[in-house]
Amino acid sequence: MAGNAVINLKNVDVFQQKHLVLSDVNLNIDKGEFVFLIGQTGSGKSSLLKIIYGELHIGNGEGEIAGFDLKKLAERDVPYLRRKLGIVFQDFQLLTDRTIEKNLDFVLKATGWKDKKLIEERIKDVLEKVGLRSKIRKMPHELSGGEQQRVVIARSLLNNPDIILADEPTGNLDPETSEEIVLLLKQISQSGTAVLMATHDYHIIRTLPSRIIKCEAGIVHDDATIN
Ligand SMILES: Nc1ncnc2c1ncn2[C@@H]1O[C@H](COP(=O)(O)OP(=O)(O)OP(=O)(O)O)[C@@H](O)[C@H]1O
Repeated sequence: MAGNAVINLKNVDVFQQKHLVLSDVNLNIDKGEFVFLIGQTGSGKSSLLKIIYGELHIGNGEGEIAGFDLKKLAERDVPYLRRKLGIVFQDFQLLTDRTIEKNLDFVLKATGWKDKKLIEERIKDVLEKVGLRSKIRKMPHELSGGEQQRVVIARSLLNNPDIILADEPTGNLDPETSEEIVLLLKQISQSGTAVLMATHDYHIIRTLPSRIIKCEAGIVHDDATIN
């Protein structure tokens, strides 16, 4: 992989079924970078994220994500690629029938963690990072929307990912809480995890000026600006 890149796409065509959504995508994102992904509804943001997390296969071109060659990625490799990725989506997707601790425990066990002590420590550690150590025994419904989204971010950090992919992570939150969530993601990027965040929220982008990638008319534009 070139230099510090954790996402490297070269001349990639992105298809949904037979429909070419994005053509000739060239994208390089380094370790620790924080990048916004913008574009109108239907412009291909989610499709691009799906290429990165191995949900869609690349047609033409080459891609390397966190050391995985997308051309050679077999179905059985996808879970290993996903462990290098933290995925944060708009709907919180916490398991509603168990505590925050059990939600995190579930993910660790599903990804091969066995040692009880290490599991406990890791859970405390990620909750500390998102400022929710004291909520460990709460049920999801006892938390506010912003707190639930923080738990989702904590969950995404469990396996120490190279990249966090966030698709509209503030879509259900009020402006102030949205800003807190994005600040948290920015802070996480500063400790070395790249963050690629799809958003329609220009207010947030203005508050936290960062590199912007834009999907428009089938093309991905790098270093885009907003009005
Ligand atoms: N599963 C699918 N099968 C066929 N076409 C799809 C599928 N998913 C998305 N598309 C099409 O691919 C194009 C890009 O969709 P995509 O979801 O990537 O856009 P988006 O920029 O993420 O939109 P939004 O902001 O609404 O989430 C659209 O034309 C959409 O209709």
